[in-house]
Amino acid sequence: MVEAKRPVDVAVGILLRPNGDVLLGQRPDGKPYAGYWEFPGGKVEPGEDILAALKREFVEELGIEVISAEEWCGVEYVYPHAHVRLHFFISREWRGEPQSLEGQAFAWQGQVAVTPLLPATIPLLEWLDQLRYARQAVNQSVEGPL
Ligand SMILES: Nc1nc2c([nH]c(=O)n2[C@H]2C[C@H](O)[C@@H](COP(=O)(O)OP(=O)(O)OP(=O)(O)O)O2)c(=O)[nH]1
Repeated sequence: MVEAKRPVDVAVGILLRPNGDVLLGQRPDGKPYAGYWEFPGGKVEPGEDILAALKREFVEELGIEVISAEEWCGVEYVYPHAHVRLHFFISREWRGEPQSLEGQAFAWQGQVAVTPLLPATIPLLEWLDQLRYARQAVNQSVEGPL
């Protein structure tokens, strides 16, 4: 039987470019689910604010300064190695280009085609598409011919 563990808060960031591309990273060797793709982020430290954790992880992993981010949705998931409470943020405003500071691969994706993805992150892609398509539909109705 899998031992019940207390949930661990994780701050996760989706960098969203104006063209709709999002940044994914590949989990490096030595971590559970090594080789799986995820949105960048990591565990919140005890007493740490979740947005502060997000900003810290982006500096540590990618050398990126997140200027602003809005909390978008939360997902709980029980893995064999941990019970996680994921806090997904969307950021459209950051400074710097991603660098592979922990030896991980990363990729900007429109339709996300990298596989495999962490199981808890898979449903997010459909929600993200709805967000992006809804935005395009609004733009079309505003900018399209009358
Ligand atoms: N960053 C990130 N983590 C995710 C996603 N989806 C998902 O299930 N997780 C899970 C995997 C891990 O169990 C947990 C993140 O913990 P981690 O081990 O990567 O965090 P960390 O970088 O702080 O790791 P460490 O200091 O313990 O090495 O959240 C996602 O999209 N992004």
